[in-house]
Amino acid sequence: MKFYIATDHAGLDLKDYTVELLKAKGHEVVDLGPHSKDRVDYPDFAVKVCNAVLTDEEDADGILICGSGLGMSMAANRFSGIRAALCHDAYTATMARAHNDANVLCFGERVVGRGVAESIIDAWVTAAFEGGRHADRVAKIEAVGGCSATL
Ligand SMILES: O=C(CO)[C@H](O)[C@H](O)[C@H](O)COP(=O)(O)O
Repeated sequence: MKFYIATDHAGLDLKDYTVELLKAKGHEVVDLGPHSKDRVDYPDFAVKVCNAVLTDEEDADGILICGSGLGMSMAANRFSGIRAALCHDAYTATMARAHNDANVLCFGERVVGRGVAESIIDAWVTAAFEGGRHADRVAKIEAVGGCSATL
């Protein structure tokens, strides 16, 4: 799979770990920063990842990490076409893919450790959207609308 990933200052260590983990598992990763622990605002990095996911001609997913994962998921879900899922464990990651066709994974460095983060990622890449009744529901989410990918 191909992933765009970013964080704020509160998720930098887990972001760097996740980049190496995904590469070791054979995935393509584009790291959109930041690259230091200087304090930054998470919406700026949510925008970078969401724009990249929406404009990539391949089927890329996003990963957004902050302290709790909350701010990143709130910002990302303002985008039409982005379905960002805040996951705390493998079950929520599986359901995000299988039922919600999520395309951006969010988690928090102040919430999950490296082991749980790996189990979340493994569940994410293994699960597949089930379609059917879930596709109808996802279409209703998209019908609500959101901002464009040109911010
Ligand atoms: O958006 C968040 C909380 O909803 C993220 O966890 C941020 O990383 C967090 O708010 C950053 O907090 P800090 O005190 O500026 O480190």
